[in-house]
Amino acid sequence: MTSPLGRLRPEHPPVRRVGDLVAALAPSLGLSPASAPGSSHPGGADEDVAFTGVTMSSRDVVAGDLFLAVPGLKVHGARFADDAVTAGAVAVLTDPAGARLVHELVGDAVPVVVTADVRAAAGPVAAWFHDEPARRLVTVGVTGTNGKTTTTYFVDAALRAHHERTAVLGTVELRIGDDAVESPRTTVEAPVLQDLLALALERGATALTTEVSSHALALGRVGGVEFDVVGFTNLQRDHLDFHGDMEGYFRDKSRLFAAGQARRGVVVVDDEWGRRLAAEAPVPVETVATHVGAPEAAGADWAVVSADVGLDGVGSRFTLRGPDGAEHEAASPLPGLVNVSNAALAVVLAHAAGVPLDVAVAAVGTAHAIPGRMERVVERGDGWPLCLVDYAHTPDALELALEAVRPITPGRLLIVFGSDGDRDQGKRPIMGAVAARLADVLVVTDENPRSEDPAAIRAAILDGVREARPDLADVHEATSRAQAIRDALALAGDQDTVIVTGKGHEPTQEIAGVFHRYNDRDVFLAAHREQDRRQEQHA
Ligand SMILES: CC(=O)N[C@H]1[C@@H](OP(=O)(O)OP(=O)(O)OC[C@H]2O[C@@H](n3ccc(=O)[nH]c3=O)[C@H](O)[C@@H]2O)O[C@H](CO)[C@@H](O)[C@@H]1O[C@H](C)C(=O)N[C@@H](C)C(=O)N[C@H](CCC(=O)O)C(=O)O
Ligand SMILES: Nc1ncnc2c1ncn2[C@@H]1O[C@H](COP(=O)(O)OP(=O)(O)OP(=O)(O)O)[C@@H](O)[C@H]1O
Repeated sequence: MTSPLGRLRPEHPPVRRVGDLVAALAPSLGLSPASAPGSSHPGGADEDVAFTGVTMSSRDVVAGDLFLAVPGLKVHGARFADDAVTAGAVAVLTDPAGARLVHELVGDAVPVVVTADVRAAAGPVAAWFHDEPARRLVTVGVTGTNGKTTTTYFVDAALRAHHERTAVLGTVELRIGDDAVESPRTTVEAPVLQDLLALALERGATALTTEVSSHALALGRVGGVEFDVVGFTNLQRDHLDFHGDMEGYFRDKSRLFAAGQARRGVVVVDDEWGRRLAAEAPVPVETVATHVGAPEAAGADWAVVSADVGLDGVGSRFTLRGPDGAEHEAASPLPGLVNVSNAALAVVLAHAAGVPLDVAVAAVGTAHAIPGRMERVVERGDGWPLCLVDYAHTPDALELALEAVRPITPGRLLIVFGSDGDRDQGKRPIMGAVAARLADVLVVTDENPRSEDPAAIRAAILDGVREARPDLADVHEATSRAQAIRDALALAGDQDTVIVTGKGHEPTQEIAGVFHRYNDRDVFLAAHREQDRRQEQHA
């Protein structure tokens, strides 16, 4: 289980002098001390100030920190210099504009160091502070529009089979060994990432896998890490508000394959973007083709040459041909063709990161459940349907998820779902139509309504449901998500499957600006425990 969000820092942080930071990084980052006009600090005193942590947010400052004041998209972080100093920051690194703001707010209370691009400096500065922790771990980074989380967990399973202790970071959680906290986002800011690398080392981990989002690459969050191996899953339309167009999105994703950011790469070449990345990447790349019989398989280093999807009722079996022509019998523990693709990529990534091929194949094929990704919460039997939680929250992902579950469902397929408030409104009826076409029984409910009227979101979904199923047969509506799950369970028998989609691992539900503790998995488990109790009472 994860514990609520907290910032993990090493227990024994180093103590560094501001003067040493400037001396070490002036050549590469152009750091220089900024003296406030009329400063009472002689340079020497500033240089001797010691810091014991690095942070990019005044809200995360602990006493002794160096505060990195970054010009943001909305506001300059230097505007929070007074908050940072009040919280105990002992020095500030910023750009010239930030230095002027810091001076206005706190005068010469703390030494200020300047550099032209603070975001670009954040990773290298935090890495220097922790004495380059990434160099002492095997590191794997995974990017792409879909499949990052799944692939990182598969890679971690393979690394765990070869290393005593590992860490895995991403959308679901920040996990070192068996300890985990909730993750604030897919890829944490550079100082947090460097803290986690240092903490992983402190706790005896020797390998770390992280998801790397396109935002992280555009905003320098993985600066200061040269990954041993990086992987690319696919590129589909997403996040164009941030990256401008597909070309910009591709350019940002490609940064992970730059010299200095990675030593080598593994690229799935099923789509045109993967093929282009493989051709253009500055670092050496191995290619993986995962669509059986597709033309790109012939030229790829690795190829899935046959796949039995979902035939054993759980995941899939597939054959992976290696660069030497040898064929390896492999498996994906999760259903659906997309997970054959994720498993094949993970095997090749783990092998490139030093795990023997047979060990990687066996470990990926038997990887444990990934929180909220086709997670089997309750198995079929004793009157209970198979109960699954999945994160699908787009029409395409919903379609893939329902298609993957159908072959493992002897009876009826029941879905509990909704759609997010304050996000893409156009997808609501489309998701309703997909569910009506591919599931037998629908319970439409709320996801994260945020500031919107939940009833209006459900109505938009039901408009789409009506297109595919005008009589609304076997379509139900429930205002509480927990009640929706209980309603579905009441309708289901042990040949049926109940899948709850959209929230996956999420530990909260956001309603009208308030985050309520809520998790789909917990509702299934509570209902299951309740039935056990009732059976015991009757026994
Ligand atoms: C678009 C984007 O990524 N924005 C990130 C960016 O925000 P920003 O430039 O707007 O920052 P800002 O609000 O102007 O603040 C400037 C600086 O002041 C600091 N500050 C601000 C307030 C305060 O009280 N004290 C303080 O020190 C901030 O920490 C920041 O360093 O820098 C901030 C921290 O420096 C990030 O928290 C913020 O991520 C926001 C929260 C976010 O939602 N990002 C999402 C889009 C994101 O990164 N998503 C990807 C996954 C995408 C996917 O694949 O689904 C991810 O990796 O999670
Ligand atoms: N290789 C893939 N290709 C296309 N779709 C995929 C692939 N792998 C997973 N998916 C779909 O995408 C959804 C999210 O999967 P996953 O969490 O692994 O991706 P992600 O890249 O980490 O996305 P996010 O950043 O939103 O968590 C799943 O519900 C699944 O249906």
